[in-house]
Amino acid sequence: MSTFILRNVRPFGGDAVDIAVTDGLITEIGTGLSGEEVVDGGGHLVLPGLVDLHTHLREPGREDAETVRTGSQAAALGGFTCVHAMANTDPVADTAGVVEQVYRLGVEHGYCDVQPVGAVTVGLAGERLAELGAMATSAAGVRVFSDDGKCVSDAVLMRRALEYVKAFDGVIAQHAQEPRLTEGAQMNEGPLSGELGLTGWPAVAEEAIIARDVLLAEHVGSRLHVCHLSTRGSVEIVRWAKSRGIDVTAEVTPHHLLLTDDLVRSYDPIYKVNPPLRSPDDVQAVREGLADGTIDIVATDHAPHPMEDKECEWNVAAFGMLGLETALSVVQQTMVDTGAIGWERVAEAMSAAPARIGRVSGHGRPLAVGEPANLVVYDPTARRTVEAAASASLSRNTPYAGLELPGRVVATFLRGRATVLDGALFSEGALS
Ligand SMILES: NC(=O)N[C@@H](CC(=O)O)C(=O)O
Ligand SMILES: [Zn+2]
Ligand SMILES: [Zn+2]
Repeated sequence: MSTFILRNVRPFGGDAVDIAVTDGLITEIGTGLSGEEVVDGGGHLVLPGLVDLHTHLREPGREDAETVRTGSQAAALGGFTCVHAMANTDPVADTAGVVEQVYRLGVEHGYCDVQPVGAVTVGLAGERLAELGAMATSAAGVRVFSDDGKCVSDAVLMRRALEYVKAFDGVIAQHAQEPRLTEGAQMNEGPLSGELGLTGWPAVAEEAIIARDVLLAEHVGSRLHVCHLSTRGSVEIVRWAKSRGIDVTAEVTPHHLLLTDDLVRSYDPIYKVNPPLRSPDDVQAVREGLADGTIDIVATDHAPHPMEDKECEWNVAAFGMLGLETALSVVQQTMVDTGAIGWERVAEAMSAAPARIGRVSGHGRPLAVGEPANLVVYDPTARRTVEAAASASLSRNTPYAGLELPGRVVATFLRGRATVLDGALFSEGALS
């Protein structure tokens, strides 16, 4: 591969520089650089390629909703160079065979690195541990284990899983939902669930599991990650756990940073998600938690569902919403444009920290000479109206359709190769 120059870009929004890339690595950062090929960065912001710790790609099993190919295309368009593919596929990613299959599909398509998440329990059934060690030592090198979609509610199993993954520096990513407290739950429990006649999903069902799990993680000296934290109480528990030195990390989704349960008044299942959209006070709390570092990362929980599973009556509709192509814009709107955080913190929360938690090397690295050229060029001054039909995803369940959001991903580079240029998918091909 020859050298190319990404000209006139602003690392983290600072002064404009040129970035020279050779053989997939950053070889020089400076001004007035020259090379055989030049890509004009237009004076836009440049950040390290984004890393998603929580994506649903639906392959194998639900290729009508998403495939590794279409999901990783959506990821590239959103500025991601690495995504973690959740295990709730069909078959479940609970063996070395399935995680290797997903991993290879990612390599084959080449839009971003796909790092499979392994299931904690066989078939996500919550009864016995899956082959965690075999997945860890497989070609996929799994480090993140989760029954996401379901909670590992059995305290003994959760304890054993936390103990087991210590041997290979793994982490258990918990979908914190006490099952008995959320039987039939449809939306956030509060005055509105009563008014709308929908079964409530109380904050305590999330908080009780997080409280239990941080204590279990402390007891066995292991690493816990809390998926899609959504309530003020959850933020407070994680803050307390960190102050005690417990090895816990937490994520918030873009939709929990922006949207509130008031949207459920429409009875439009586009707003049906797990955990549910919460109150304005919860939204305030998760924004504060992300700003002060209690919440480590933003993860999309991109959850594609086909039309027939979303365009139906609220009670029977599937939980979940798309997120990859809009994540950076929603974070800009809720956190950067409000003055809560700067672009350095965005890069930490959407690239460096998720890469560290997932133990992926080669992503989430600083913009520095010798590092892999995983980059996203982003224009925060652009505005766009979200069009569901324009998504690269096979599904259309974005809650932002028709909404104007700030920012636009101009280009994404995976090890120096453009996956997105001028805001459109660039090329397909196996990784070199
Ligand atoms: N978030 C959701 O509402 N749905 C996810 C599962 C999950 O993340 O719990 C899905 O797989 O559709
Ligand atoms: Zn979940
Ligand atoms: Zn999920």
